[in-house]
Amino acid sequence: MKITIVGSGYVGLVTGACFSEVGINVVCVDIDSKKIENLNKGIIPIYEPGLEDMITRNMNKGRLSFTTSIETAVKESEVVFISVGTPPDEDGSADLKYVLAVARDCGKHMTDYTLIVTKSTVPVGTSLKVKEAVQDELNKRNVSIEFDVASNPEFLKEGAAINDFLKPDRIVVGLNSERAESLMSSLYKPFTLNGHPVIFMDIVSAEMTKYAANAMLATKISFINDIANLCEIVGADVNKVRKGIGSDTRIGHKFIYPGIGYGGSCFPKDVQALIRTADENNYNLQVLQAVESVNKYQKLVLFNKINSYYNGDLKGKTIGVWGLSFKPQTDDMREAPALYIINSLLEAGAVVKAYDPVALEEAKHHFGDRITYCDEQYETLIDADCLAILTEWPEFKFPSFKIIKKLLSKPLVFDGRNIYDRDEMAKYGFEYFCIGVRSKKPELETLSV
Ligand SMILES: NC(=O)C1=CN([C@@H]2O[C@H](COP(=O)(O)OP(=O)(O)OC[C@H]3O[C@@H](n4cnc5c(N)ncnc54)[C@H](O)[C@@H]3O)[C@@H](O)[C@H]2O)C=CC1
Ligand SMILES: O=C(O)[C@H]1O[C@H](OP(=O)(O)OP(=O)(O)OC[C@H]2O[C@@H](n3ccc(=O)[nH]c3=O)[C@H](O)[C@@H]2O)[C@H](O)[C@@H](O)[C@@H]1O
Repeated sequence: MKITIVGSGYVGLVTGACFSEVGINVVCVDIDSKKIENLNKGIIPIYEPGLEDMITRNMNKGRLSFTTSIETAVKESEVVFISVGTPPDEDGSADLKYVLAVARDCGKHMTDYTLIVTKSTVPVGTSLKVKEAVQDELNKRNVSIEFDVASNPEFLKEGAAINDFLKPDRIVVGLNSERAESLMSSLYKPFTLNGHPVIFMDIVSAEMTKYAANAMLATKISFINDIANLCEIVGADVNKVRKGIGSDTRIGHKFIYPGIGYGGSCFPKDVQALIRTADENNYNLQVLQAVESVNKYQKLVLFNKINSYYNGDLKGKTIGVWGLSFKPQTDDMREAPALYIINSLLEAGAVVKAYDPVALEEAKHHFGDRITYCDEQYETLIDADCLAILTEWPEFKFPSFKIIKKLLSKPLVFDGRNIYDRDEMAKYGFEYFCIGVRSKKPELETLSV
């Protein structure tokens, strides 16, 4: 079987690479000709562990190719996946112009039965719009060609995308025809054979499942952040509370790590889009509104701690920042808490020296020459007044506290990801502030670090 993936971004590339890895012939399409030119040279536009190797391997085997010509790709394929962006519109709803443009392209170029599958995250009812757009183009051509639409939302996480795609907890497929079900079943056979279930349902439910899943995960994060803030006020330790509640299998340990709010290209936009869908249907999604407002507050919690430490006077203070991406193992900075925190620090007159293992180039698009970029983590601390940790990259978890102490003007750490232990930091002689745990005075007789 030959399939086409339209949109060669995070989702399109991973989908294309993984389908080709399990033996399917895949052609990936994008309108960005520079991106396709680079991909054909083996240059991958994003940082995603394992992706480059997988793409090169499958290109060499002749199972994976890249093109800007949607026409040829659609003509040759029985299944076309749409995986273009669905960014938020001005009112928070998902902007469907890219998805519908691809649907129209399918209608313009298909010559035989085609199954058009929406993999992009799209609001309930979009598949109907996709169907109408395809049919409209067929009508313009005055041809009658059979086609089906299906919804196959993607649940991968950036940074762990390949593993998530190849070993999913479940694959959700919404459709309304037997032919489509048979095609999707054979496409996902290599996955079901390995014990990863496909859950078939109607299209509307599949579209809703994607938003409900992201909304549930965002809710867990805002819930623990809200509890963390209360823990700090009443003197509880959220790290212990997290373990305490996570051990209840009904709650689970995942996605209850407190921090500086959820970022990325999906949770913020999908929570907003679901609230908009409810609004449009005269329903008030109260829980999700609270999830959003807690997250907005949380993105500035660490800045507020730094600002109040210096009594609201950050002018001339130099802050060494470790971590810029919205989470580890990615260079993606879309909606990263670092954007909000660093902009607030700069507005307050502070100087920022930042390091990230892979997101420095991306950061330059956001901050230009307003901050200093360092090639190495300890360089950020030279002449700095404190260290702020904004992303929990593994290399930050076991640093040399001796070097940190030596370089900073005083041993002062603001940790937005709770990667260190408060009591140990006090023993090492650090003033240490994190999320959801009261700070403790550094001990005078400090342990050597
Ligand atoms: N990034 C992620 O981790 C996940 C994203 N999603 C959803 O998947 C969708 C895609 O997201 P990303 O891959 O992050 O987007 P992206 O922005 O990285 O990639 C989208 C690609 O589509 C291309 N494109 C736009 N219009 C096109 C057209 N008419 N023809 C061909 N190519 C076109 C763009 O040039 C771009 O390369 C979104 O709906 C997103 O919500 C779902 C799960 C995970
Ligand atoms: O729809 C999407 O695009 C994807 O969105 C998220 O994936 P992603 O945004 O890549 O990253 P996550 O690992 O979910 O992290 C999102 C944000 O939540 C934060 N987070 C996560 C977990 C946690 O316990 N605490 C916490 O603050 C992270 O730091 C990050 O800023 C979902 O996890 C994926 O299932 C989904 O497919």
